[in-house]
Amino acid sequence: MKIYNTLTKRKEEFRPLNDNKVTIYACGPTVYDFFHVGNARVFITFDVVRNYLKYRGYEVKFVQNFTDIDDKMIKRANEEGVTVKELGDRFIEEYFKDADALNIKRADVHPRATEHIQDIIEFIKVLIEKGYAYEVEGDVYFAARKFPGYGKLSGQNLEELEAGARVEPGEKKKDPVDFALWKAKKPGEPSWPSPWGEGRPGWHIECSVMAVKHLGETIDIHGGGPDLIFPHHENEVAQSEAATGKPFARFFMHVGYLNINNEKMSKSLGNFFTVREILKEYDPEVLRFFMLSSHYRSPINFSRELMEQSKSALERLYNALYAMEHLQNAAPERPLNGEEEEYLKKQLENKNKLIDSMDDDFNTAGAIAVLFDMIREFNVSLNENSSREAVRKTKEMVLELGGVLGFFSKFQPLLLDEEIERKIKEREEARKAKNYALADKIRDELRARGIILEDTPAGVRWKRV
Ligand SMILES: Nc1ncnc2c1ncn2[C@@H]1O[C@H](COP(=O)(O)OP(=O)(O)OP(=O)(O)O)[C@@H](O)[C@H]1O
Ligand SMILES: [Zn+2]
Repeated sequence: MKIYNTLTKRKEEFRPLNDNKVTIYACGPTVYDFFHVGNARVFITFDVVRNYLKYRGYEVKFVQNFTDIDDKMIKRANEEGVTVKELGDRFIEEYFKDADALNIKRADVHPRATEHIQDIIEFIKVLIEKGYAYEVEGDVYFAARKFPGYGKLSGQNLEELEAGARVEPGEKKKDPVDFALWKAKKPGEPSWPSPWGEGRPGWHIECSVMAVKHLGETIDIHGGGPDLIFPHHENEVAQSEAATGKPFARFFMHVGYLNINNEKMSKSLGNFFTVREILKEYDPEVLRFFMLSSHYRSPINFSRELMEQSKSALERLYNALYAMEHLQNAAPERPLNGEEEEYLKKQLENKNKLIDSMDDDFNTAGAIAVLFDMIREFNVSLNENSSREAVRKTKEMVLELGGVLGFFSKFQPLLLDEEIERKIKEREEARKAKNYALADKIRDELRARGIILEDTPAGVRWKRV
């Protein structure tokens, strides 16, 4: 399987460092607000990467951190009159609500920066001892020039970096390319005691420390959004490799930008939609489908039109699944005939095509196209006279492969006619009792299971999609 590696700027054959165990660290959110659709692209991408590696038989350990202390956290906490800890607790909880809704599975570890202060201090001490870091009046900086590989991830040399670097007011670094590992306390800021006085960690050091602590000195895959290549990941590489003397991450995966009107969706530009807002209007799987319809490295433009297209495409997939479910009940139980054997062989080829797409740097767009091929093949080949087994196998294949992409979480086995009639009666009673909320709920539940109700003058009729 091949993965595009930002370190080498090409697709490379991927093999884990240790047998079939894969370690992944993805940079998580700064928890000062709800996350937006641009952030969600990163979370959904790594969810699929992880699912797929597991599907291919790897044992995956996945870590995604929460940045719960930085300038943005402090500013927002002050604005809202809460502590930084309270703000972090609140938005971590909100993160999980949205992530759960989007069917993004929990990481094996979700470390918080503030719970690793002692580890961070120890790590900085090592960097100072090894001569890579220095203290100035309570701040500690990393001396970028001391690390020979500085710039290798973002592909810049020191002159270029120097031209782009600046010393912010209040910074006491000796060289503009250096960066802070520890920041001396300013009035009104949360702080922790350290050998350099009261202060707090810089952003980059958190991730180096939490990655090494939870996954080891060399990790297989490290990733995040495109804006993290420089300086965040460049600095992580420098710190980690300077401290351990080992390669930090073997593969760097960076997701493309999610844009809106061809501009990066971002909190600072104010052109963002939170996932929370979007989920008021769309099913979470529609958002996931929209994301996975493009390759994870291509920029994508978020628009209502594309969301609508995703909605109807996803509906087509669900409808096909319900059609299979229906046929499975109707079709006769008998051994496969020759034609059906041929048909299943073709479907198996489709499955392999899907795996090839995913093996090619997680080409989810290609994988989705194959799901539609499978459905087309089913539609032209099987009918109510086909063997039940042929239908069942197709359905199971589509469910399994779609499941790897995180789809079909709402698929439920077909309701029997009696169950449907019973639910319709319950709905009628709810309507008579003017409990319209319950009546609508029952109708929606049936809809989600592929049953459409029609209120006619002669009573309620129902049909399967
Ligand atoms: N428009 C976007 N497209 C793709 N990834 C993004 C986008 N915006 C942010 N990310 C990524 O989302 C992840 C979470 O980052 P974080 O919470 O720090 O975002 P943020 O800095 O608050 O967002 P913003 O850039 O909007 O201010 C990071 O990996 C970041 O690179
Ligand atoms: Zn990070």
